[in-house]
Amino acid sequence: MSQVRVEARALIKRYGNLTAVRDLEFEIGSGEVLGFLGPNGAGKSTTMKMLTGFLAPSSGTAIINGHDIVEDSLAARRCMGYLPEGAPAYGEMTVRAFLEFVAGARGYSGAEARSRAAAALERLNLSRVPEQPIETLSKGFKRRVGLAQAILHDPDVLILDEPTDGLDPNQKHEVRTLIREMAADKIIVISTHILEEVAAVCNRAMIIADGRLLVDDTPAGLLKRSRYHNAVTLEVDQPERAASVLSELSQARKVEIREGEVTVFPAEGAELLEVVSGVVREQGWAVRELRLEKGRMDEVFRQVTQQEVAA
Ligand SMILES: Nc1ncnc2c1ncn2[C@@H]1O[C@H](COP(=O)(O)OP(=O)(O)OP(=O)(O)O)[C@@H](O)[C@H]1O
Repeated sequence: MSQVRVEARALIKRYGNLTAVRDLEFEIGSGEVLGFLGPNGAGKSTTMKMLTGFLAPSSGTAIINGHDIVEDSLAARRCMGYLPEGAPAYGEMTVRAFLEFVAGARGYSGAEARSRAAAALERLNLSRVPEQPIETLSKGFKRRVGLAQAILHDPDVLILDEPTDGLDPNQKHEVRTLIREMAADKIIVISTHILEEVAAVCNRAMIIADGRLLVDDTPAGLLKRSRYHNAVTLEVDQPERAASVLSELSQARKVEIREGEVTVFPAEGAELLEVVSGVVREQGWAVRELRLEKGRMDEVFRQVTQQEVAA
């Protein structure tokens, strides 16, 4: 099977005087689940709409499996499934009628259209509500109908704008599992405000702010940028005393107390876990929790996006 590819080439979108997306360039290959992160108004949805051909770029283009989204939109759109923001249109249609209608629009007819719709219903756990009008469904179910129409034709490329928005924790878990199951031979691009979602489902992450690509890395790579990466945090009875002892360690660059927890930051290249555990044993401290920090995604996000605001 040939490799699936998506390329954004110098994508720019202007709305009047506002430049929402500034010269975005990237390539994505099959097996990649790419998370778009960014503050409100960063340009995530606008980028997704351009990739899927729903919005014409002001300049630049995207190439989907060799098809130019501007020049050869139909062929490019055929290999893609798209979950836009919000609820599906056609609220008065029942779930089944809507999915059969989408199957028809995707070129299937008769028994094949019905079986595609039925399979998508099943996959998204919609079998309890097939005859219910979409507008009468809860937000979470509407989102699942949107996902069902996006995957109905088993596209090579899935572009999902906040796929777990409005879902309860069980539904979020189901959708993340579904994304992981589908990921192996596809390209999946998701946008999200939920930073843990990136670690849970993505193997690549881009942080976008003010229409610019600021970071393109793996989730683990993002965590390495956190000042908490490889720090050791402990919850201990007398935090001030513990902090004072720990700050004497040659392996410690800095010690902080925050909300009753003591965090020791490593000196360049130092490994702290063993050393700090040793001190705890020596001193006989009552420790409720001691953990090695992987890094904090929310802190990296703030660091990256606020630098941009300050620049
Ligand atoms: N149709 C439009 N006309 C004018 N401005 C628009 C339009 N659509 C989006 N914008 C503006 O473009 C910028 C980028 O919007 P976009 O929706 O792409 O951001 P986003 O990163 O998806 O935000 P959110 O996380 O809030 O969904 C914002 O400033 C927004 O107000």
